[in-house]
Amino acid sequence: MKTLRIATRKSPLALWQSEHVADRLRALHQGLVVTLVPMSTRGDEVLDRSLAAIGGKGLFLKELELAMLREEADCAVHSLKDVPMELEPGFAMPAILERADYADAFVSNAFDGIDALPTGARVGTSSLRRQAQLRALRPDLELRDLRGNVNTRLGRLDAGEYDAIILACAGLQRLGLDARIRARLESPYWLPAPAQGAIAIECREDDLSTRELCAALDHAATRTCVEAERGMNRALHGSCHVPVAAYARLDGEHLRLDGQVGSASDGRAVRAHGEGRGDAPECLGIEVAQKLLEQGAGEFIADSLGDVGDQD
Ligand SMILES: NCc1[nH]cc(CCC(=O)O)c1CC(=O)O
Repeated sequence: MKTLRIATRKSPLALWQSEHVADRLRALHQGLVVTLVPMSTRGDEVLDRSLAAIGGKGLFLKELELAMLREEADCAVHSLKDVPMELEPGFAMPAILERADYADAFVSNAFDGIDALPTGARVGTSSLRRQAQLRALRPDLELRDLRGNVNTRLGRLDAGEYDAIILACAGLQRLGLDARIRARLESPYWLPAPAQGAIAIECREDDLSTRELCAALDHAATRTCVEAERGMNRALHGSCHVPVAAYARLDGEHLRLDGQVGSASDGRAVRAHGEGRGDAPECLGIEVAQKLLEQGAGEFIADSLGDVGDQD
């Protein structure tokens, strides 16, 4: 009997996502045996130093990719927003699943939203994108670092270290924690990370049978949108990670992309959008990146770490 082994990180969210993909593959392919291969990655283990210091976003993927190269696993499941803009050579992404809730969540035990926070309130997030947007909206807030998986972060909020924290709605919903969402931070008020809410499957490029099994889960409209968002991000800064937010939606043939780059330190930000047909999403991403650069986005782009501070 054919078996498919999914390499996965061990955080509750990563395991949920991998189980979800496993269930969908079993339902699609009668008789296919799907197993999980849980692994620890360097990105999970090193919580005391900045991720920039130990090598960046790819750290969450590297061990999983090595397991695929050693043929101990056939594929890996990722939150696409945590996948570097350029895949490692020799790997492919046969499926991007239909996007769940794209929005960020405002989470607090005392306040209903960003506007309701008192002057100087302490807000926890290590994501430069979230920090930049908070600074732009509320320069008075005290932004504090907050890393760890979703449950760790909620625990620190409940312990009183913060007045509010920002998380992804999709992660909370997948873990059955929807009730913690006090407000959805939606476009155009607030923009998500490129590809937020989308799950991707990665496998070896030459493994045609795995590619074919997984391709059945690909969602074309989601792929179009995230290609525009990731195309914009790639055109802005290549491989480093910066306070970049992007959100695309496809309405029939019509694709619209909104992008923002900001400064986490002083709250300045530039914003642009573009519209086109859905058949060249990456070109639209490049066009919006160009507009952002014309407005001075380059100034905010340094070798920093985007959403990876809020890893899960
Ligand atoms: N950066 C960590 C991360 N990667 C993906 C999600 C949520 C799920 C998703 O975006 O699909 C999260 C948690 C968060 O940002 O709160």
